[in-house]
Amino acid sequence: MADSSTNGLTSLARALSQPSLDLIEVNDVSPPRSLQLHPGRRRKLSSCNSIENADLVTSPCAAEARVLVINTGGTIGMTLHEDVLAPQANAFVKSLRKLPILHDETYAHQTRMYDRVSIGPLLGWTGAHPLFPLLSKQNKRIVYTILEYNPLLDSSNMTTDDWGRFGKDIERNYESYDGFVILHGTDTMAYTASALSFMCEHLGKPIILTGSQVPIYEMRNDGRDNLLGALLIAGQFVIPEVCLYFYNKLYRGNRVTKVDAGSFNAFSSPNLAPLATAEVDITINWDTVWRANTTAKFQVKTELNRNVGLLRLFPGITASTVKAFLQPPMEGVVLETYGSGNAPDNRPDLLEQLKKATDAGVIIINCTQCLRGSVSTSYATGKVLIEAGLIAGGDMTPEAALSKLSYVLAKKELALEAKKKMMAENLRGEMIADLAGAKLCLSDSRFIQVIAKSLSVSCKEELEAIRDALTPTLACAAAKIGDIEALKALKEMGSNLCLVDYDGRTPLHVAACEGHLKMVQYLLSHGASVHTKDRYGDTPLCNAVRFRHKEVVKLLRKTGAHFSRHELDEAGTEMCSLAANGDLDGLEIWSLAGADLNQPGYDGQTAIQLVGL
Ligand SMILES: NC(=O)C[C@H](N)C(=O)O
Repeated sequence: MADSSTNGLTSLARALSQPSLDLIEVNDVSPPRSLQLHPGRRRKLSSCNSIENADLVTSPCAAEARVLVINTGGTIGMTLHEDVLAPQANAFVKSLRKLPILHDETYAHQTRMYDRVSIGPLLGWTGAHPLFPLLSKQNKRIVYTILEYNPLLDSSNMTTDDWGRFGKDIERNYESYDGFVILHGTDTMAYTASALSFMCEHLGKPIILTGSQVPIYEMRNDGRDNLLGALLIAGQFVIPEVCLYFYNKLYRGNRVTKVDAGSFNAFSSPNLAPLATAEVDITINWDTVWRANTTAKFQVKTELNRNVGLLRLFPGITASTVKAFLQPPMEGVVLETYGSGNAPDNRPDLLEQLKKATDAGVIIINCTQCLRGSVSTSYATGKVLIEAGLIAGGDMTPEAALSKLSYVLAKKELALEAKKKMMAENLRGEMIADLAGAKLCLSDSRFIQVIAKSLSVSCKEELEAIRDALTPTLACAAAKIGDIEALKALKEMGSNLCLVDYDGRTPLHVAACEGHLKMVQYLLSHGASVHTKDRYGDTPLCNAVRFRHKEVVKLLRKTGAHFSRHELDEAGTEMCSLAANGDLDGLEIWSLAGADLNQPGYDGQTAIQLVGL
């Protein structure tokens, strides 16, 4: 009888139009640089020990995706020894070969046969090969290679050196694979995922960490589902992020934390919705996917500073504990504070130690102890930490903040101030930076999406509703600063730039007030109306007149703008007042805008009479 997890696997596979999987195994060996693989080329790795099939095969078939699986250890491949779970070398691949859903023996055989036959002509070969089975587009085949480390580790034994090794192995094999899966213990997986997200600069392919709570050899286990889901996503979707896949969800790696030691649902991403969910369909939340937005090449930075630490505040913590913790060689600390980033403001002894450390160049990041939420300065108890020189960690997890510190502090080329600045910036989607302090970049079209995410909006209709609600305000804000790029970004999202804000004002009103001629031109050529009146009955033309932007007035007039009736009613009095002050420039603009200088004011006098023209 099929167990329930097998049923889960079956539906997952069906959801992806039944892609099939093939496994090739490599033990604890990474091809050196000179052995980098090219399409259609096979290399024998002579230094492999205890390897059954030590061939790395790159397939030229378009319907194939290649995934490199790095097995670092963790429960997924553990067995029981003397009543405790521990990793066991070479056991994992053997058991995978017995799972048809994870290994298509027929195809594996054909692949190897193809290689044997074609080894000579294969060098430099790029086209399809007759011995390769032709697969339909729906039948995408994911060929994965397992690189098993020696020794395999319980993730509690991992250090920063291990992270560097993972990164370098991916870097070496980067061009040969479409995606990467790292099998890893769950205990420190969030730390590794966070660290790799920073270490992997300009990433363009998916790197997915996964593992399990129960070994894959056991009848009821989560390892098969997790591995299958990670493989299918890594092989089929170009999600250029370091992610973590667990219990049918793909998360951004630097947003997760392990929250449950006894559940299959072991991870949570409290401040960011999953990047993908694997249910009947695998749904990728493309709006949330982080992109490097770079023209630079992928590289892995393995330099990490280990003089960093996590310090959790608790009521009654002594100043001497804090002092001891902050002593050299400590260079960076994540202070886990209460609630929205608070610490006692009635403890000058404590605050003094923090201030002394930041003055001495220790970077201290303020992160909340809460699972969800962000640090802010809403309380006096939060503000004192800013005064003590701490940097707000936004909504970063402590794992992300710590590994970011480690990565940033290792950048020897940067001065302390630059490192601090980097810590406050959002580098890989690990935080929503402090919007109050930061200059809001409206041209970042992710802005609305970020807001939608924080409101837990997921469906298209809701997203559109949020967009329509926010567009007028954002467009007006963009118009105020003359940011045409921001308006373009809003337009690309399908926003209507003619929508009015809560005061009935359009971006054209605002741009006219500010005198942004190019912005006015852009708006007019993208459907803005010169006739829209705000809640005060004012037109963009009248706004431009009041703020004396002659060129804008001319352009609006050319486009057919005219005063509204209400504006005309008031024009006589306004012009008389200008005339009384001898303000000829003011009068000239009213005249340019089409006002009649002979129009009487409230007392029957005209501007012409008043200036004695
Ligand atoms: N579920 C697991 O993988 C826990 C294990 N102790 C590890 O982190 O390696």
